[in-house]
Parts: sequence; structure tokens; C-alpha cells
Amino acid sequence: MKDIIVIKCGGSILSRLSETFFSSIKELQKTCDVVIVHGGGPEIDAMLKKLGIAVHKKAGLRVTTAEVLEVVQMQLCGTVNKNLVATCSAYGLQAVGLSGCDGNLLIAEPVEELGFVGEVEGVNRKLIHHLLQQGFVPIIAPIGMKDGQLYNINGDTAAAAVAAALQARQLLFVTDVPGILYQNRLVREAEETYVLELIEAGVITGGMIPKVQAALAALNCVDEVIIINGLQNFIDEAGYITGTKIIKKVGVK
Ligand SMILES: Nc1ncnc2c1ncn2[C@@H]1O[C@H](COP(=O)(O)OP(=O)(O)O)[C@@H](O)[C@H]1O
Ligand SMILES: CC(=O)N[C@@H](CCC(=O)OP(=O)(O)O)C(=O)O
Repeated sequence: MKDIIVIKCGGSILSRLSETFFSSIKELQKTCDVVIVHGGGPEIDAMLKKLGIAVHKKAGLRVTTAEVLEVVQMQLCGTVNKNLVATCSAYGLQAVGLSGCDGNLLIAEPVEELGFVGEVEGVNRKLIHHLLQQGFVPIIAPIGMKDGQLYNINGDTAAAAVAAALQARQLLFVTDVPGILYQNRLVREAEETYVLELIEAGVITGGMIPKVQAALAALNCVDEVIIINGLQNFIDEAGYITGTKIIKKVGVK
């Protein structure tokens, strides 16, 4: 079996991913299997605004009422997922879009204080392996299910759970910034204590909070976790990925 790379595409960059990005995925496929998990936060915000529904977030996570869940489902499982499948297809990738409720892909554990929000309790690895074996790139919308009820799962949390379940070689968080920024500089490597300090100090805020928390959670099962910029070439001249590498041990750079 090939090594697996899980790529989380943030909603912040989904509509701006370049040809280079998709050709990098094709390059990666020569040696690895690729699984994509996407977000769609800005797309959900825009639709809620259009419908006159207020946006509430706590530590980067959306407070999800039944009314909000309908919009989340519509955007993530509908527009965003299908647009990404179509773009992948246009660049010659054989993509299958599915959400976490299809084939019990993501079993949710409710986070009650946020409404219909879930963490991931289980991942249907068999279904993903099956698609990979057939040469498909699974494109996963972060909606989970428990007892027939759908839950909104943060895309970063979902990607980390999928990567951990597959024991992926790499988990890449593709977003609209080069990684964790501190005083306008890129933090190239950060371990848990430092990340928690940056959250406490208000340096890491908003959507970067679930991202770094998900990165830390994945570390036990995934070899390498990196936050990268989807708007720039993130492979340097020496072939290394530039971004923020989240690591287990001390050694902040
Ligand atoms: N210290 C930080 N370094 C970089 N980005 C940060 C930091 N703190 C907060 N952010 C914000 O996190 C955002 C990325 O998270 P998010 O909006 O959820 O993106 P995505 O949709 O790609 O997952 C950045 O655009 C930035 O505004
Ligand atoms: C619970 C929760 O916050 N879910 C997210 C799901 C989408 C997401 O994670 O989108 P990004 O990756 O673009 O941030 C939300 O409703 O915005």
C-alpha cells in the first residue's frame, strides 16, 4: 500500500487554488495516495449573511443551530464539495466527492455547548481505502453523523481525524497565510507548549485555533503536520515544503 497524504483545503483559498496546486497533487500521486478534506467557512458566512442569519463563533468554531446546520450542509455537501470535485476533474484528477455522513465516513461525537457541532469519534477507513485502491481522490466535506443526526465538524478537526485514522505520512493544512505568523514573521517550527502559549497570548486567534489544535491532535498518528500557504509555491528550491511544521518536542525556531 502507498503512503497517504491528507490535504486539508481551507475555505479561505478554495476558489483561488492555482494550476500549480493541482499539478503538485498529480506529482504527489506518483508515489502517494492523496485524500482531500475541505472547509468552507467563508462560503457558509456569505450564505448566512445573504439569508440574514447571524454568524456566531466560539474559539473559531461555529455555533450551529438547526437553521444554521441547514446552510452548513447546503454549502459544504453541495456547492463547495461539488465545485472542488469539478475543479479537480478539470485538472485531470479522478475525484469522488462525499460527505462524512456517506457510508458512515465520519461518526460524530456531539459538542453540546455549540449546538449541532461534532468532534470525530470514528472514521470509515475501509471506504477511503477502497476509493484509493480504485484510483480515486476522495474529497470529503466535514459533516458527521450520529444516530441519523448530522453534525457540523470543523474542517481542520475532520482532516486531523482522517489523517490519524489512515496513519497518514503527512497532513497538510492549506490556507491563506504562510503558516503561524508572530510579529509578522513565519514561525517555521512549533511544539505544543509554544502553540498553547501563542493561543493564550492572543497571537493565534480565530480559525487558526482549531487548525493548530487539530495539528497537535494528529501528531501521535501522523509523521508530519505542516500548515502551508495555498496561494504561493510552498515547495522551496531544495524541494522542501515551507510553512509551519507542528512538532512534538521542544525546539522552537
Ligand atoms: N498567528 C496567526 N498566524 C497566521 N494566521 C492567523 C494567526 N491567528 C489567526 N490567524 C488567522 O487564521 C486564518 C486561517 O484560518 P481560517 O480562516 O480558518 O482558514 P481556512 O479557511 O484556510 O481554514 C488566517 O487567515 C488568519 O487570519
Ligand atoms: C464547527 C465548525 O466551525 N465548522 C466549520 C466547517 C467549515 C470549516 O471548517 O471551514 P474552514 O476550514 O474554511 O474554516 C464552519 O461551520 O465554518
